[in-house]
Amino acid sequence: MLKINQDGLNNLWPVRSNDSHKGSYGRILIVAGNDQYGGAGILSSSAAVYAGGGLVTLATDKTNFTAVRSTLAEVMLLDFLDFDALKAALKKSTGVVIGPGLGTNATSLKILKFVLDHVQPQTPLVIDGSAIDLIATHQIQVDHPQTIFTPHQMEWQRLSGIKIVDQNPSLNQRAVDRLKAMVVLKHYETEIYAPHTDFRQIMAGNPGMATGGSGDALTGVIIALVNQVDSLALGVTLGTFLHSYTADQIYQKEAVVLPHRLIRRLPFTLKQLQKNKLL
Ligand SMILES: NC(=O)C1=CN([C@@H]2O[C@H](COP(=O)(O)OP(=O)(O)OC[C@H]3O[C@@H](n4cnc5c(N)ncnc54)[C@H](OP(=O)(O)O)[C@@H]3O)[C@@H](O)[C@H]2O)[C@@H](O)CC1
Ligand SMILES: Nc1ncnc2c1ncn2[C@@H]1O[C@H](COP(=O)(O)OP(=O)(O)O)[C@@H](O)[C@H]1O
Ligand SMILES: [Mg+2]
Repeated sequence: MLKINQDGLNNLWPVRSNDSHKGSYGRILIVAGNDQYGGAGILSSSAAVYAGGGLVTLATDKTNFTAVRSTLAEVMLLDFLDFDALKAALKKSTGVVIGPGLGTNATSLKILKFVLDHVQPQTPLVIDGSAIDLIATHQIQVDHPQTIFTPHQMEWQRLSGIKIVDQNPSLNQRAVDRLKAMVVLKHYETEIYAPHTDFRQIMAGNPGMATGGSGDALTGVIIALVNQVDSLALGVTLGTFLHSYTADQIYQKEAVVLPHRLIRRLPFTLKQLQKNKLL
């Protein structure tokens, strides 16, 4: 097991070059938020924007459009039932998130299957929340080579078949090898697994994060960081650490880490972590 702390990541934070432009930091598509869980789409897409994603599009239920526009002018919008537009967006995306607040009904399943069928093979794909539940329930085989699952313990139980009480690194690793995908297993000191590789443990995070929406925000942070470095494993590690580290800063002064406050703080902590690199 490799413990991940601030010192270990010091030289690895992405720094923007003078001749870069928005396209240099990813075309990110977030497919999230049905009519009940619109907030999940807002949290995921705003986290992607605040963590430095270059161009972020949210494909969501149409009922969420006004709320998204009034909270987050930087995000572009798509109706997640407009499959022509979704197909075009998937074609040009350099990072995709599917699942936060997607729901688990027949429409949610149709959208998930469409995304799995049309995402480009080279594009990193974060699968979270409802999408994990749908994959487990309907026993969907995910063959996408650049997949990152981000389950909490119950979602991991559904996906892997390992009961929460039985979850341990050796059983988790075996399930990850079978899945052939990265897994960010979320809890206190979150673990990051990749097939046939020693797992990493994030030495940051706190119980102030135990509030609805923290994991939705994580998906956006991960996909944004994956779009700012060359390696998938490094991007996932940096994103997961940045999320928990930012939460720890807030928790020093506030008893609850509200996800939207964590998100607003991301550019500040990212700058702090970059500065260590430049020292
Ligand atoms: N603002 C929004 O729009 C929000 C939208 N959201 C979206 O809602 C969708 C459903 O996601 P979900 O996580 O709320 O529900 P589900 O997958 O059924 O899990 C809960 C069950 O698992 C159990 N459990 C055991 N261990 C656990 C653990 N470590 N962490 C968590 N749970 C654990 C837990 O046990 P209990 O609480 O009963 O003790 C309970 O029985 C999903 O798409 C998500 O993105 C949310 O993000 C909220 C904000
Ligand atoms: N007690 C805790 N200590 C540290 N981190 C926690 C704790 N409880 C929750 N978290 C973090 O909060 C997030 C919760 O994710 P998730 O359950 O998917 O939330 P949601 O679906 O409501 O957005 C994860 O990043 C997890 O690591
Ligand atoms: Mg979640």
